[in-house]
Parts: sequence; C-alpha cells; structure tokens
Amino acid sequence: MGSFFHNIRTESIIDKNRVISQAAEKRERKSREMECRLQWSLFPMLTLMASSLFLFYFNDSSELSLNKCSLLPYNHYWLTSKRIVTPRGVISGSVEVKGGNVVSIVNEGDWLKKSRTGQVVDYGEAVIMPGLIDVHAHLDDPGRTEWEGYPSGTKAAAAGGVTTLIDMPLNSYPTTISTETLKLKLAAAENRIYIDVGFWGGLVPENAFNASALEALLSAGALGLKSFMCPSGIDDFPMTNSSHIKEGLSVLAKYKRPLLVHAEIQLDSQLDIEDSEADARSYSTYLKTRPPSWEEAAIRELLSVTKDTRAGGPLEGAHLHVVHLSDASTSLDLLKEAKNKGDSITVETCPHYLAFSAEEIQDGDTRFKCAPPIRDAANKEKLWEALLEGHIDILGSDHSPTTPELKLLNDGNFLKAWGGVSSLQFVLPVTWSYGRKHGVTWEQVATWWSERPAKLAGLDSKGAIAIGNHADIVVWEPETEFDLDDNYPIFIKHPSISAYLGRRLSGKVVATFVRGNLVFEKGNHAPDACGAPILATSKLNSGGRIQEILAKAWKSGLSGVFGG
Ligand SMILES: NC(=O)NC(NC(N)=O)C(=O)[O-]
Ligand SMILES: [Zn+2]
Ligand SMILES: [Zn+2]
Repeated sequence: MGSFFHNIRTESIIDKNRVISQAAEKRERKSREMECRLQWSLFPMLTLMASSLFLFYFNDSSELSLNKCSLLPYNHYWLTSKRIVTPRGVISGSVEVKGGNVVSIVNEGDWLKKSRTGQVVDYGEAVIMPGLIDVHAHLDDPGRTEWEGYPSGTKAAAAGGVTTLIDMPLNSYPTTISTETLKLKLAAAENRIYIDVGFWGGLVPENAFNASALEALLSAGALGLKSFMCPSGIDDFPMTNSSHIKEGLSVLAKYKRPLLVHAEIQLDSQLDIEDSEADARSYSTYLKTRPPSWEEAAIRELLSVTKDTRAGGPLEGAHLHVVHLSDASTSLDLLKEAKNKGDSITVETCPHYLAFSAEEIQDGDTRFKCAPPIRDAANKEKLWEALLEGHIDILGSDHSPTTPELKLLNDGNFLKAWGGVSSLQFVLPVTWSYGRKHGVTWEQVATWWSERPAKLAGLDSKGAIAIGNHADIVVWEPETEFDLDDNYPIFIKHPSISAYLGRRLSGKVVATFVRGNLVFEKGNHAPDACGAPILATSKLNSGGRIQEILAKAWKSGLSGVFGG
C-alpha cells in the first residue's frame, strides 16, 4: 500500500517531464514487445536444442528414453552382484554394458574405487550368468503356430533365461530345406521374436545329393544342417541314411558348420510290439518299442562316416553333433571311443533325460513321450556321470510341443501320441534342481548351456560374459524354490502338455537381457519383440569358424541405439 501512494506522489512531482517520458516509455514498450515476440519464436527452437543436448548426454551416460525393446531404458549401465559367472570364475563385482555389449567386468574391490558413469542395477546375491543358448528347439513357425510359434516360444525362452535359440528345420510348414523356405522362416520371425533366433537347415534325401542346393542353403545363412536316421513324425521331413549323411558332411566341411543327427535306426524286430496286444497306455510298452539298440545302431553307422572327419581324413573340417542322447550304455561307449580317436563329434542330452526315469512315468501320461525314450533310473545316473565327466558336451531342450489333442492326454495312448517334451521355459531350473544333487556348479551350467552351444552354432560373440560379447545375460536365484502350478506365469502355448507341470523346482529366473535389452523381468516382457535373426556368413574355405552376423536390426531407430 505505502509504495502505491509514494508512486503517485513521485509522479506528481515529476509532472513536467511527463510528455517526454511518455514518448520514451512508448519506445521502450515497443522494443520490449519485439524482444518478447522474438523470445517466444525462439522458445521452441531452444527447447528442441535443449532436449537434443539432454538426449545426447543421457544416451551416452545413462538416461531414460522410450525404448519398447527393453524394460530398462538405459544404453549404458552396470549390473552388480556378489555372484557373476565369468570365464575366469565366479566373481563379486560388476558388468558394464554399453550399446548392447559387455564393455568391462570389474571385481568388487576395483568397482568401489572406480569413478564411473552410467546407471547401476544391483542384483545383490542373485547369480549373473551368460544367457542360455538352446541349440535344439522346435518353434513350428510358420505353418504350425497352433503348436507353438515364435511369439509364445521366444517369450517362454526369455522367461527361462534363454537368450538365443536355434530353431529346428522341421515341424514348421514348410520344412527349412531350401533357401526359399529359409526366407519364409525369416519372414515369420520378423518383429515376432523376443530373443535372438538362428536356424538349422534340413538335410533330406531330396537335397542330400544336390550340393549346389545345400550350398545355397548354407550361403543363405543356415547355421548347419539337421537330419533324422528314423522317421521324424513329419511326412515332409524324410529320414536320411549314411550315404546322404556323408554327402551332407562333405558340403558342410567346406563351410565348417555342423550336421546334427537324430540318431535312432528302426530295427525290424522291435516293431512287432506295436502290433501286439500290449497295453498302449503303459509306458513300459512304449519303452520296448524304442530300445537302446536303436540308438546304438544309428551311432555305429554314424561313426563309420565320422572316422573321415579326423585330421587328414577326407571329411576333415566336417563336424557331427548327436542330438538328445538317451542311451548311456553302449551308445555312449562308442561315442567316447570315437572322440578318443579324434572324430569331430559332440553329443547333447536333454534335461528330461536327466530329471525323469521310466519307473516314475505313470501309465497314460503321454506328456513324457519323446524319442528316444526316457529310460530307467540307472541310465539316468550314467547320463549325469557322462555329463560331469565331459563325455556329453552340451544340453539342449528339444522343446517339441504340439496341441493337447495330438498329445492324446485323455486317451493316454503312448504309441499314438505325439513324441516330444515341452520344456523351453524350465530348462535352467530343471538342470539346476536335479543337477545340484550331483554337485553341479553354475560354471558347469554355463558351459553346457552357453559356452559350448555357442561354439557349436558358431556364435562368436555369444556364450560367455566377456568383454566385447553381446550382453546376453540371465539373472537368477538358485536358492529360490517355486511350484510349477496354475499360479505360475507360463508362456509356452500349451502348458498342460509340459512334463514339468506340478513339479517343485529351484532356481528362479529374475531377469533376462538380450544384447543389452532387458527383455524379461519378474514376470513381464518388454513390449516389443526385438530379438534378431542370426544368419551365418562364411566364405568357402576361409579357414576360420563361422562368423555371426545379426541381420539388419528391425527396430533400427531404437535398437540402433540400444544395441541392435
Ligand atoms: N518331430 C520332432 O520334433 N521330433 C522330436 N521328437 C522327440 N524328440 O520326441 C525330435 O527331436 O526327434
Ligand atoms: Zn530328434
Ligand atoms: Zn527335436
């Protein structure tokens, strides 16, 4: 109030100058208006400049952005934990991730001393391990998406800590046996995969003697080939014999890519059981239809070919991988012997052969039907022994789902039901839950599930938490137990057909990172499917192993920044 009167008084005193000052005021007002107008027109421009600076700064260091590929909106961050599985042992410390790659790994002591930029995500006591690489999964896309499909299959994989899977060439329609059909796989995967996905091509009688067709398939990016030595259950994926396999290997040798083989040969005498009066609901009936001698016969035949893969042999450079070994007796002995002699050969088994035994499979419970079959408890123990001693190299899921109808869950006919176990989301907790009883370590889990699978598939920048590698990481709690019941978030398309349903497991997956993107955390997936297709590229006779390229990132705008 006081100032108001004071102003009036002042104005009256300086009245004589009023005209002059009014003119000056007018000029001043005009210039203020001009200034103001200029400021407002500059405002949007300045805002834009400021936000660009903000984005520039924070992209590099840490900050928020709209990235639908990841639940963690940072390009540069540190994952810390007391238990990080690295090729140099388990450390307490931190993994630095930038642009989708691991850029440094530091021990706790050095980490505390270090001055750093970037966000810190502290996982406390949870285990930080390389993401799992599943070299044996059937996602049935395109063509049989009612069985699984890329979206549900890769969501399940992400929820299980699997960061890369290699899709089998059969059960999808058409089967992946040519460049054209590989293109269909790629098209089906576009914007529909939540983790990285590579593709095995199929070796079938139709292409086995056609070297240029096989070369075209490999040149188009198939990471290797897969064939069956018995009927596959899919009419358009016929079985191969050792002549086909030899031909396939000779082409693969040039590319240094593997041949994966389903090693069972149907022996006539065993088929009689299927025609007899035996109870088809009884698991023991099914077990008799596929005895260990089938695996043994196939492996003997394979080894007559793989002897040529030894150094100096005519097939040097070729490699054979026996998928899903179940027989831990003679078949395994033969494989050990061949390895000792220098055959280029690796062997895989699956969690279901290590978790279950024939004795516990109830009559009619066709969820457990797979080929080769799950054998007795003594066989299971021998498989564990072989795995721990290094005679079995790799674990793979052989996730081979179908619909509940084709699994004949109500009928329970083991002879007619679809053969295949559904497991993709559970392979880590299953390996751990059953493995810990055998003294398995996290490092062994990482060797079987990440390091060696990466080598088999030729994925040079995956398979270990190491500087320069893709930040493909699983964070999990080995001590946490959970029930696989109706309350558990299961992402495979048909949970009811999974043999693991109803089990209590330990080893809960907390978070999964694929090339730096947090694709899964605590039951949720990133909104967009930003996994990349993996295609092999290698020059003929280049001498090195396969190089990996990730096809042009689909989400170029975002994943370009976030490690696409
Ligand atoms: N067609 C299949 O997917 N077969 C699979 N089925 C199993 N293993 O029971 C396989 O890998 O052989
Ligand atoms: Zn198979
Ligand atoms: Zn399979």
